[in-house]
Amino acid sequence: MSIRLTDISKRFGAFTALTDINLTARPGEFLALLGPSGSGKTTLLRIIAGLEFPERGTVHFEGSDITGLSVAERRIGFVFQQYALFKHMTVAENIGFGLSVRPRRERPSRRAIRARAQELLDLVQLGDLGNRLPAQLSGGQRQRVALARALAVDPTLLLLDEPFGALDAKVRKELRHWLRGFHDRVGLTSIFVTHDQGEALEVADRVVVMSNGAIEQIGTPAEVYDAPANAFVFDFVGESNRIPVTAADGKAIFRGSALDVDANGVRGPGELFFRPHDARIGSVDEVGIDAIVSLVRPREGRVRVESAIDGVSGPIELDVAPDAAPTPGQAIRIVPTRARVFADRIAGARAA
Ligand SMILES: Nc1ncnc2c1ncn2[C@@H]1O[C@H](COP(=O)(O)OP(=O)(O)OP(=O)(O)O)[C@@H](O)[C@H]1O
Repeated sequence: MSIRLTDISKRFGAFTALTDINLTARPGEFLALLGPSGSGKTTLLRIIAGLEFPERGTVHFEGSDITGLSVAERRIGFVFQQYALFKHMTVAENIGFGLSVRPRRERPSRRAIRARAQELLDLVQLGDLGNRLPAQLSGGQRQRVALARALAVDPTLLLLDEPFGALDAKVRKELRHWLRGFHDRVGLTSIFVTHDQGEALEVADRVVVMSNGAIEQIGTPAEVYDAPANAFVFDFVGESNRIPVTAADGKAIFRGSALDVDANGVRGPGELFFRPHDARIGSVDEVGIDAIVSLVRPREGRVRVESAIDGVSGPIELDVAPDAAPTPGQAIRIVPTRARVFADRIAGARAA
């Protein structure tokens, strides 16, 4: 199943929730919609599901225009947080629910529904738990039941809205690996919403980064992480430091010194972005950025150094080898080894 969204725009009253969204999911692809709260991810997922309709634009499934079709007419499975399991039904009844409410002519027999529910329970590896009530399951098991319920209608497209949102970090991690394997085994096309960049980078084939109702970048995890299209993506996907600079003669200039960083076509005020592992502590005769160490703590075999630059808000973070770790209060010179300059969008907007 391929999905193509063309020029989708959506308003709620005077508020524009989505603007000119163009997006294609290829058959078998696992796409993540990633963005901060309010960026329009859920609205976009609801439009794909047929729970919401756009003012402008079209939705195509496998080449046919289904923009006007209702949710019941689209063969989609979805796991949305607000569609919790029915508390008074057993796990098996929950899974079979979608089939049991079909019009009589299309409805499988009760025995066939039970068999299908068992098959799906086995698929999500909860084979023995069909007779339990949702309250008797762990959060992760409940999510897997919700997934089994979504699959009962034989969808070719699976939509998931923050499927692991309410779970603790460890279970979340286990379940996302499991979901990725599951997606591959079953051969679905899946789109999931998350505001957790780690989750998106770890499991998706491609990541769609959204902000303010628009798409900032679509790319593989490596593309959005290593080659962010703009300052927003750099900042949102992965950890980043940002320092105001000026760009002149093709270089980033910090307080009068030209750093060894290409200006990336920017002229005038800009911001320098780099990840904590893309800088080192240089010697006094190198060109760099002077800072004072505020905190040093071990982190996954490296040492995380937090430092402050006079007049720059927020700590600047570096990852260094344990034997190169400075001490709090020490003056250091930060030399970015891999950095990007973007035009200062906020300054640009103010000027406009
Ligand atoms: N039915 C509605 N009526 C009015 N405004 C709405 C409605 N649904 C969503 N919005 C607004 O549209 C914007 C996008 O909402 P949406 O739920 O799509 O964002 P999101 O990226 O999924 O956020 P979150 O991560 O917080 O769920 C928000 O500002 C929200 O308040």
